[in-house]
Amino acid sequence: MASTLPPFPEDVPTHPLLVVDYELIQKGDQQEIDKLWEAATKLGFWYLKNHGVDDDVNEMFEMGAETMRLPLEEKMKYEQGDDGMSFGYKAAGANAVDETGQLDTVEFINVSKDDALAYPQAVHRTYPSATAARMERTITPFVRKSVAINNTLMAVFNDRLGLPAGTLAALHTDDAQSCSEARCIKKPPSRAQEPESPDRQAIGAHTDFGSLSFLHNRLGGLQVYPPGTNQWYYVRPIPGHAICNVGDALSLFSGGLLRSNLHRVVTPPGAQAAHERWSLVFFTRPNNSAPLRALAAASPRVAAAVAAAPDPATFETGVTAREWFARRIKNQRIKNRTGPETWRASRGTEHSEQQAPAVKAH
Ligand SMILES: O=C(O)CCC(=O)C(=O)O
Ligand SMILES: [Fe+2]
Repeated sequence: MASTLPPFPEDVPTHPLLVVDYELIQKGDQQEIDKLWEAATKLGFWYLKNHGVDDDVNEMFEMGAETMRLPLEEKMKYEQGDDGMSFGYKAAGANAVDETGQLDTVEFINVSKDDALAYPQAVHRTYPSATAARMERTITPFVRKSVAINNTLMAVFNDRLGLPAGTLAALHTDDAQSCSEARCIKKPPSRAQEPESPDRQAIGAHTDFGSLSFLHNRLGGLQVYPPGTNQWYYVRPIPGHAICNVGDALSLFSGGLLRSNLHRVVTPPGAQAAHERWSLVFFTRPNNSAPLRALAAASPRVAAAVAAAPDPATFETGVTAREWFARRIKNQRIKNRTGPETWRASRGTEHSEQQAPAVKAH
């Protein structure tokens, strides 16, 4: 697949990410841990190499293609619905991408971690035939490996945040239900007869809802809005390099020390626009019942960060991880839209002062 795709263009604004070597992180290499910490606190995005899941990722893309080839009517039987559940199928155009209610252009299949690990038992729901057929062979192994990688990174953050050993791990366990999921995303090509504008949002500007995201893409289109800038920059896809980022939940737990950065997906740049774009994410999210608040009582470092924040109250959300997630999912759904207030009600940590200009720009 990759060999037939046009290269990522050289003439578009691109933001470099630090490259973290997963093998060195596993060995406890101090320099690599410092690099991971720098990436997670300054931008909240980094490349991860030597993660060992490339073959699983290719198989997940096959699973995604098999699923998306099913008739729309069949896929719609497994639709995620309008009540704030994410698991299942999402059709293109089911979500807004901004406050004007412009529609998204991607379809995706979300498979719950709990369902993948308990298969053939359905913890949350069942899936389209082509998805279910790949569960044991493809999805469950990918989910297990992704969970292990995100847990390893989380243990580094736990330590650097000065939290007692196992604090973050206890909020992200396999025996409690969560909104953790694997997502395979397809964006159709921009057609020559009706070319999309290069900044048409396929997925609207957002911060991720959970703790850690482990992303794999082949074509450009992902953009970040780096702190201290006032424009969007592409993230260049690099073969064998996953893109990792911090989400709202981990940012809140850390009192804002770890950064959940704004990002979006637009039309792939240049000649890449004419191609189907596939991406795959594993999202680690906290246990459903975890209260979403800074872990200040467990760490003086987190407590100091909260005390120094312009508005310490933002770190006391008053809701559980599940409630945070359901609110965001539900208010993105175009069927639930009453006006710009619905989009605003879907926002997470984007409202923080640094990120506000980007939200206004789009
Ligand atoms: O497709 C991508 O490159 C990013 C997807 C993304 O940001 C998401 O699904 O949250
Ligand atoms: Fe995202």
